[in-house]
Amino acid sequence: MLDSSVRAHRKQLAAVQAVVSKAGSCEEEPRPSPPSSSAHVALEQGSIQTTPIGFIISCFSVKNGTPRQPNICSPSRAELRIQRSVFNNPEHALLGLDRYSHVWIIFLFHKNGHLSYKAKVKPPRLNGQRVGVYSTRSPHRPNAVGLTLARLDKIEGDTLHLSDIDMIDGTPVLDIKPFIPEYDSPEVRINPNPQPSDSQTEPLNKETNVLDLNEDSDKEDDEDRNVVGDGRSLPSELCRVLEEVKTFVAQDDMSHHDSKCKKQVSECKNAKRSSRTSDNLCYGEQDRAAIASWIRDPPVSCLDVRFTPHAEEQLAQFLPAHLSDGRPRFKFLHSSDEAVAAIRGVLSADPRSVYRRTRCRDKLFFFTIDTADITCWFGHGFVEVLQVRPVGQRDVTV
Ligand SMILES: C[S@@+](CC[C@H](N)C(=O)[O-])C[C@H]1O[C@@H](n2cnc3c(N)ncnc32)[C@H](O)[C@@H]1O
Repeated sequence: MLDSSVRAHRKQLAAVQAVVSKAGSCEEEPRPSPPSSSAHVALEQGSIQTTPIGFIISCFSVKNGTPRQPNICSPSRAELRIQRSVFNNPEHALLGLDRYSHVWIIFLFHKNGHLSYKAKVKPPRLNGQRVGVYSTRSPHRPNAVGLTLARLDKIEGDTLHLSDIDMIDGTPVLDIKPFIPEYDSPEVRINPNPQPSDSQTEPLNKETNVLDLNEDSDKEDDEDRNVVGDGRSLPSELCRVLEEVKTFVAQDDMSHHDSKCKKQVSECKNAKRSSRTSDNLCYGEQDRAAIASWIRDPPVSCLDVRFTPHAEEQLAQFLPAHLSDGRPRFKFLHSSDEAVAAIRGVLSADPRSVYRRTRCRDKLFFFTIDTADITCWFGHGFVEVLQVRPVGQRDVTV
């Protein structure tokens, strides 16, 4: 019964499409290729001229002391303003992004200092051991492209407010994409319907009642859709019928597709189970993403972070951004407690390079967070904050 009804609708669809193709099409026609330009050729060859869509305004001004990954220091904040030279109305480009809690930020390591790169690198967490550059997140790589999963706190007009970041001030941003666990996380991809107790997807839904269908569809505004190739409007009744029929057929296709997909996923899972051995998995079971063991168990240990009473007093002097009474003010951090948490996050992960760790063990370590210059020193298994001064007022004789 269902099959014959679908067949009838398909016939109707074909008939409507035949009419439409005479008048033009409801779908946007692929545009003819423009005459070959050098930019076009460059794109085809994979060597494009990039244009930053904006620049990061970050609470970290220099590389030293900037978290190595975004999860190290959650109060790390930044703003990203979309350039009007890229979009006349940046707000339009951001429409709908506020439904997501996290975004991928694709950026350039513009302060690498040099453009050289090596096939093998020594990640600081591996304390001098070499691994292939592509098994790391090293900034020194052939195209100097960085990828950070940031928390999207809010969008105000043309500006994104981000936290959990590891980018320095002035970082040129090439692209933003929403983080979609169903696409981006193997765990969720394999197990798309986790139990309610599964905490991974629950907090990510900013609007749990919104069904995110057609993520990739290129549908434009209604007025765009109902326009034929040469710009003439289609009779609205014809378009309505066509849409109805398409929806019906798509729904039916979707339910077939859905069950086919589920079957494929389960076959794929089983195939993976039988092909993977514990030898090539460093972590986790079959449904979990495998990662190199040194990511979770690095040969360098976490450090205990201490503050001298003097440093604590200095830090307590700082006011949050919205207050002002002549004392130093933070721009991004909301309180001195948050500053303590941020400093702890940065330092406990031992931000020193391997060279510094081994060759300059006794030297003072300086870094900047928000509007505070921090001075500290490292001992065995701990790091102590000695001084917290407003930017530019550091006393280097501590
Ligand atoms: C190890 S990278 C990881 C970045 C990103 N999460 C990734 O995986 O591509 C993070 C480090 O890059 C450095 N960094 C951040 N922004 C930079 C920039 N614009 N230019 C050069 N280095 C930068 C900082 O020292 C930071 O600790």
